[in-house]
Amino acid sequence: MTTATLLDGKAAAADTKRELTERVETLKSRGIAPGLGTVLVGDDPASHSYVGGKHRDCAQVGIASIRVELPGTATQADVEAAVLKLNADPACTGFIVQLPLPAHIDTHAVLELIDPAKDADGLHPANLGRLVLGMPGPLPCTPRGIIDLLRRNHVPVTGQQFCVIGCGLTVGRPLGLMLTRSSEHATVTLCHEATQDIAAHARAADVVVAAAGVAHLVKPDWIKPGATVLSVGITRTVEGILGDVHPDVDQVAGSLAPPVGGVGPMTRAMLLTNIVEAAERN
Ligand SMILES: Nc1nc2c(c(=O)[nH]1)N[C@@H](CN(C=O)c1ccc(C(=O)N[C@@H](CCC(=O)O)C(=O)O)cc1)CN2
Repeated sequence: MTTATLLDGKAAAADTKRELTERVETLKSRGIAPGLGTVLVGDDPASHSYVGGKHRDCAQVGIASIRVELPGTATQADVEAAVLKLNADPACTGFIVQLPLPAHIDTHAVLELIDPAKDADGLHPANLGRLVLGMPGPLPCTPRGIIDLLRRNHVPVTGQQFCVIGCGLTVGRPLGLMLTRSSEHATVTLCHEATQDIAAHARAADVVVAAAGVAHLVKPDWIKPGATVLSVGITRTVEGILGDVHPDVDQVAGSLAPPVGGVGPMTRAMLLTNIVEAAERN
């Protein structure tokens, strides 16, 4: 049996960051200093680790960064005030609110308050609307990272059959929109918890993207031999991180993005790309 080719997100992110470093230098030589802001509410260790990584990335490519942290007891008004402050801060050229927010916070109201011109995640309703309409704008980082990782590894997208498992705000739903744009023109089946026989949809696909947050959901017999598989969702257990894709899928797939070192580093690299592109546009 063969082992799938690794879709190496760490290597692709390193290449992206090298390219961005040059673009940041050019911006600075024109007197433009890009700056990323992050708003983090609460003490979820994973969110802290992701945000820490985003600030380390900024330092690597020469982007300034502004870190706002609020306690888990922060009110809706506290979170909204932090957003308004970054909207008004000229040193912050783009920012994100790390998700998920605590359950007592109205996430959509917070996202809607972000200045769409500073929305580094592409999750403001106006920017999601621009995506639906095919207008230029910031793109959600994980779907953008998935498509970039496929392109950098010469995995065909146009005309291919995709099965996307999970239709959340940050991955599955915007990925479906992006893959069906005329620049990608893939055919997409978007599966969710009420989908009957997800395995049958997966078996018909050239590319399977698992972003459901259910450990080892995707089994080897769900995969067409030679298909491309991306394990995006993760579950943290005492034994470590488990991906949505069972490890034995490695024996059936042609290419595989693992749950660690696959799409995650590309999510971060695409955030930097959104920041640099916004600075270049403005
Ligand atoms: N405002 C946002 N919140 C969240 C987003 C998002 O795009 N915008 N996506 C996810 C989490 N995420 C980004 O914030 C993210 C996930 C994973 C990684 C990453 O580098 N993962 C590492 C593994 C790190 C680990 O040990 O957990 C890897 O894959 O190698 C970065 C960012 C939810 N929230």
